[in-house]
Amino acid sequence: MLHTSSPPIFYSFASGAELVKGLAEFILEAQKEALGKKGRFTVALSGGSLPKQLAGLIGNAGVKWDKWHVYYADERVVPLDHEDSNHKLCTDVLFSKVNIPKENIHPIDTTLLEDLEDLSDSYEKQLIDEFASKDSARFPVFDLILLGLGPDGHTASLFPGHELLAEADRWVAYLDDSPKPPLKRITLTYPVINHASRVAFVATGESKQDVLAEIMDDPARTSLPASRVRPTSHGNLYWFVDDAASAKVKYEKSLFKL
Ligand SMILES: O=C(O)[C@H](O)[C@@H](O)[C@H](O)[C@H](O)COP(=O)(O)O
Repeated sequence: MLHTSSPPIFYSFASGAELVKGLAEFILEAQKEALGKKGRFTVALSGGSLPKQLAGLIGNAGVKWDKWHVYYADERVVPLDHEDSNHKLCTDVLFSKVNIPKENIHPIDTTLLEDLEDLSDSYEKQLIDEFASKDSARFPVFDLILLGLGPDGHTASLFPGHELLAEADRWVAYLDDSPKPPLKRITLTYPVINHASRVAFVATGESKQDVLAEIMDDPARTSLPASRVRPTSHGNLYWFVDDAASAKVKYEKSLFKL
C-alpha cells in the first residue's frame, strides 16, 4: 500500500524546561481536538523518563483530567507497586499529583501475571472495550501515543531484531525475552501505534545522538524499531527532543508554535 503520511515534525528545544512546556502545550492541543470531536481523550504513555517530561501538565488548569483515558504503550509484567512498573512510575510522578479519576487509568490486570498470553489478551480486551464500539476501524485510534527512544533504537517494548516487530494482527503482544530487564513485558504493536492520530517521541540527552541521527537522516536504510513508527495517512508523527539529543541530526527542525 502506498504510504502517504506527512513527514515527521521535529522540534528541538534548548533546555529541558522549554521541552516540558512545549510538550504540555502540544498535549493540550491534542486534548482540545479530541474533546471537540468526541468528548474524551485517549492517551497511551510509556515509561523511562517520559512521565517526568509531563510535568508541565501538573497544576495546568487547561487539562481536563476527567476526560482522559490513559493506557500504557508498554508495561513490565510486575505488580503495580513494583519499582519496575510503568504504572507505578506514572502514578508517582504524575497521577498522584493531579485530579484524574482512578477508573480513567488502565493498568494491566495483575491477577494474570503468571500467564503472559492471558495478560496481553486481557489488556487487548480493555482496548476493545474502549475503542471497538466507537471506531469501526480494524485497529484502535488513540488520540495520542507518547513514546520514548532507547539508545538501541527500541520504543515501547519493540526491540531491535525481535519477532514482535513483525506482528501485524494483534493489538497487544507479549514478550518474555526482553533484551532489557525485566524480561517479561506487554506492548502495543505497530498497527496500533501507527493508527494513532498523533504519535510523539520524547528523547533527551547525548546518549540519543547517534540513534536519533540514524532514524531522522537515514530512514531508507535504518531498520531500528523507532524508525518503523510511521502513522497512517490520518495520523502525524512528532519528535520532542533537546539540543543535546539532536546535535547530529540534519533533518529540518520546526519552530515550535501551535
Ligand atoms: O521499558 C523500558 O525498559 C524503558 O522504559 C525504556 O523503554 C525507555 O522508555 C527508553 O529506553 C527511553 O528511556 P529514557 O526516556 O529514560 O531515555
